[in-house]
Amino acid sequence: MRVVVKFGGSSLRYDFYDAVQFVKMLEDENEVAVVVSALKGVTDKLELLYKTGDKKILGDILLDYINFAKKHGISIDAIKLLAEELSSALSLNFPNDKVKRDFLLSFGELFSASIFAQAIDGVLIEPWDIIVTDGNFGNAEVDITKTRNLFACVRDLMEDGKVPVIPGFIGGFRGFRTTLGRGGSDYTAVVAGICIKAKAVLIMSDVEGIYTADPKVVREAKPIPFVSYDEALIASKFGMRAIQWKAVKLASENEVPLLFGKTKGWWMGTLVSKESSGMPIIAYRLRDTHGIVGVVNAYPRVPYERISEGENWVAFKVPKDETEKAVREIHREIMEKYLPFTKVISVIGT
Ligand SMILES: Nc1ncnc2c1ncn2[C@@H]1O[C@H](COP(=O)(O)OP(=O)(O)O)[C@@H](O)[C@H]1O
Ligand SMILES: N[C@@H](CC(=O)OP(=O)(O)O)C(=O)O
Repeated sequence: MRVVVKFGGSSLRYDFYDAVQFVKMLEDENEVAVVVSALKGVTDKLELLYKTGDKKILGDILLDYINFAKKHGISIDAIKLLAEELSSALSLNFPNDKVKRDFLLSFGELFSASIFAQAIDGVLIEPWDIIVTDGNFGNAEVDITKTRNLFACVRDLMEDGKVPVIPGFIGGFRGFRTTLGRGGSDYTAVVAGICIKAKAVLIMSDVEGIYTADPKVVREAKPIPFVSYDEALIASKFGMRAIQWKAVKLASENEVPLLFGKTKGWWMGTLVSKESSGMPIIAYRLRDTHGIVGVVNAYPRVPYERISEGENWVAFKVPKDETEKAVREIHREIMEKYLPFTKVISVIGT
């Protein structure tokens, strides 16, 4: 079976050993392509480097990756080469600032992929050569038809028993590197899934799946076994961090199943496909002056202004500094009604 497995920035930073072992285990009986993000926090630092040009930030990023590689017994030679390239890019002339920004931001994923490829004895892929995007720097869209053709080299590698390691978040437009929007490694993983005809795309993170709300904000949040593409798309558009919305949209259009899991302990918790458990999902996003809380699969009675609604969702406007409190309140209100219902289902199921 062919699969893509994507590791987010938190998994790489905190659960690197589990990530490497997971790929080795999968490799035994499957053809695997790996997609990796930058170490958690690095893309924000690269953004700051782009804004300030402060070489001290470059030093911080480099030290972060060097310490990380050393901790895992990996040679730092490739990192040093990449760091030299990044350093000289600071004084290079680019056609405009957006092009420069994307070039600089691409280095987080490159450092990670170089380290991961060494750890699993895989093959590092240069994504700007094969992932063709439009010229919307900072939030580019992938041209799947062109990309699928160029992915022939990745498919060949896999047929030869090798594991391609693709830096997420990066594409190419007319010889320049583009980035695919924040959280864009998920999008890369789905693109790769389509182009290698994967049976599933595994999204590995620090939680085992999609929950009824961000488990870091709502302690009582429950994992959801089956989430439909439509539910995942609405929740991600409302700001659910578990996956980038462009990735869900592409997966839905191409019917690529997404399997969510926790890297530590290899715990798989949610399948995103056409099936749904019908459970609610609450997501939120902060705006300049207020917060927006989106609720999928439930219509709670709460004292907040309803600003929009659709067939299976509703959105509330809440005071900005009370957003997380509002999320907890809405979750409590929904689950009090919802939980008795799930108990009935589980009794019927026994
Ligand atoms: N409904 C939800 N279900 C699961 N995780 C969620 C949800 N809403 C927000 N999250 C957050 O998304 C995080 C994973 O996204 P992110 O931090 O970008 O991880 P990664 O480093 O794996 O890319 C989780 O740790 C969790 O706090
Ligand atoms: N590193 C990029 C891309 C990404 O997808 O990261 P993560 O998988 O850690 O959310 C970002 O921070 O936006």
